[in-house]
Amino acid sequence: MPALPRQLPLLPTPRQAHVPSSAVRAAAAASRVPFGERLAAAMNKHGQLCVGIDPHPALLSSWGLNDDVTGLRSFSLTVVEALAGHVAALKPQVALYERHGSRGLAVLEETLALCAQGHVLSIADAKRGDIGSTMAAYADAWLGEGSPLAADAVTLSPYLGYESLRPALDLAAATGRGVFVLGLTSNPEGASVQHVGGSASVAKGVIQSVGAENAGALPFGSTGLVIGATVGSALEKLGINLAASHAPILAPGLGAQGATGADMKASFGAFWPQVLGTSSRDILKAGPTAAALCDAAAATRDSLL
Ligand SMILES: O=C(O)c1cc(=O)[nH]c(=O)n1[C@@H]1O[C@H](COP(=O)(O)O)[C@@H](O)[C@H]1O
Repeated sequence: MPALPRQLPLLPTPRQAHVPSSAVRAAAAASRVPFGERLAAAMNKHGQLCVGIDPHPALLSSWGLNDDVTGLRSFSLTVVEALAGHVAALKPQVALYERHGSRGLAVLEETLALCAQGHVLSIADAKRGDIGSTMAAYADAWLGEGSPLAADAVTLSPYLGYESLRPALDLAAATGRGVFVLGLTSNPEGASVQHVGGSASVAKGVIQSVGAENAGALPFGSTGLVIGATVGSALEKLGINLAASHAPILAPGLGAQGATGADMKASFGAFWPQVLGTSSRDILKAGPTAAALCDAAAATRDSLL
């Protein structure tokens, strides 16, 4: 049997992140306009579309890129450069960076920084949710001032109990950032949890809790909801009044999951002005040229008018 090496090879020294002082962080947080207001302004200017950045292996390949960190970086930066200034928000899907390990997360940091530089709102689609003490660490990562992964907003799962999200809700409020809490998701399996209780459904309870957070903010506050574009008549059947939530609604499921602008307008009815439709694969497949990405995004955005 070969002898074990006596000493483990030394790991390379990690790059030191620049962490601003607490006074600098507090000043930056206090000066930021609340996320809900920034999103309302972006929707007024650019329309009701968010484009998801989901660098799936098949998309990398169709863009002529390898399924590696170089391909991931080229894909992500191309999307931000092409679409900043043309859509209300961009939503990187964290899982598709995580699958490349720490170097993938470094690309995500760079992607979020480029969004900030290009003045386009970023929504990190991380769907975090855990017991409060762990939730505080997730909040620091995605919403904390000076965190390299901080985005303008992050998606959260309330299915460990809505109040378990408190550290993230509080930190978002303190830093002028936002969250989108899963209400009714776009996947068919979601109903087996979210619809339970009928007219007093689990989802309805979540939506009411979000409403309490936003306290009548107009047009909406910084605590958003995820309601799938594919939910059809579920809002009506469950007796859900989204207007009372005063929440921006992130609505995925447009395009690749089958929903159209017309379907969404029928499902959301009077709540439509709160809705930010989001589509990933259906727009990304138009790449790699910036012009083709812009045209695809514009066509989807116009279908939501
Ligand atoms: O939070 C989300 O964004 C989300 C919630 C939901 O209910 N359904 C849903 O599809 N998503 C995300 O939205 C994106 C949809 O991608 P496309 O189906 O390619 O448009 C994926 O990144 C999903 O993880």
